[in-house]
Amino acid sequence: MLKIDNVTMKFGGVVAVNGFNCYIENGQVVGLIGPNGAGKTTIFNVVTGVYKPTEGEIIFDPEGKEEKISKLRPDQIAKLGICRTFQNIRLFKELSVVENVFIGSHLRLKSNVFSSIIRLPKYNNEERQMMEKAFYLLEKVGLYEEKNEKAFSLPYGKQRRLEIARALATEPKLLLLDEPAAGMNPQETQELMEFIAEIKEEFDLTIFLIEHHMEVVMGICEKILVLDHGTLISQGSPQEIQNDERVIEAYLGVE
Ligand SMILES: Nc1ncnc2c1ncn2[C@@H]1O[C@H](COP(=O)(O)OP(=O)(O)OP(=O)(O)O)[C@@H](O)[C@H]1O
Repeated sequence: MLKIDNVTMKFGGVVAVNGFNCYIENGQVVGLIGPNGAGKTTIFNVVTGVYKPTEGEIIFDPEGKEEKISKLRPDQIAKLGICRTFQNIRLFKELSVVENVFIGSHLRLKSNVFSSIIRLPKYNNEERQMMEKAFYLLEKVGLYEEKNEKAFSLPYGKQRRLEIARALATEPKLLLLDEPAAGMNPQETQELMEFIAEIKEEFDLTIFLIEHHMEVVMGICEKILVLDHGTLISQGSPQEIQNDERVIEAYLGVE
């Protein structure tokens, strides 16, 4: 699904990511952990095209057809099927819940600007389908009742779900979640884990997530990658990671 091949990302003199390699298989839930400043978000930014890597290559092959994506723009990468959420929720706060999901769907709109301006039947049809899809997604994430509320009026946990619904509207194959449990209480965290497992099955997703909540990472990831100072220091199953001395020293030890 995703191959990150020897990626280095430098910002001036700062080496945020150093020769990072990994392979994420179709259908896996993979966690990326490491202390603050280890380079986790930088890896997400490189995969989604926000930054072009200083060195290395990223290859996306959702259906066996390899695409080199490291030189593509974020919108081109999203169109190929990679979508993300952010560490600090980024919703259109003044828009309604359903409008936020619409924005995600626009990426898949086939009619062009011209047909939308003069409202050709093709556009109207697509718009109706988009609406149905948005309602379906909102039901799936448990936000249907709040569809007309302003995004900012939702409690924190629901804003996170809405961000995920908007990402799902882009029809991703690979979903990147940057600290999805940040700011959640234990019950919300538990619900989030169940929710991630549900959407993975329902939408046939591969998931790559950054998370500081160890119970989330250990509970839902089949493979975990550990970064320290931009370098991959360990990878393996939750059990292997928990027993790895380097990880305990670099990461768990500093908790
Ligand atoms: N745009 C940038 N310009 C300069 N330095 C940057 C930039 N983005 C990240 N860095 C630096 O790269 C390093 C890795 O940062 P990054 O945000 O990827 O870490 P992180 O593992 O996601 O941390 P956290 O868990 O705190 O979110 C840090 O030293 C950071 O200051």
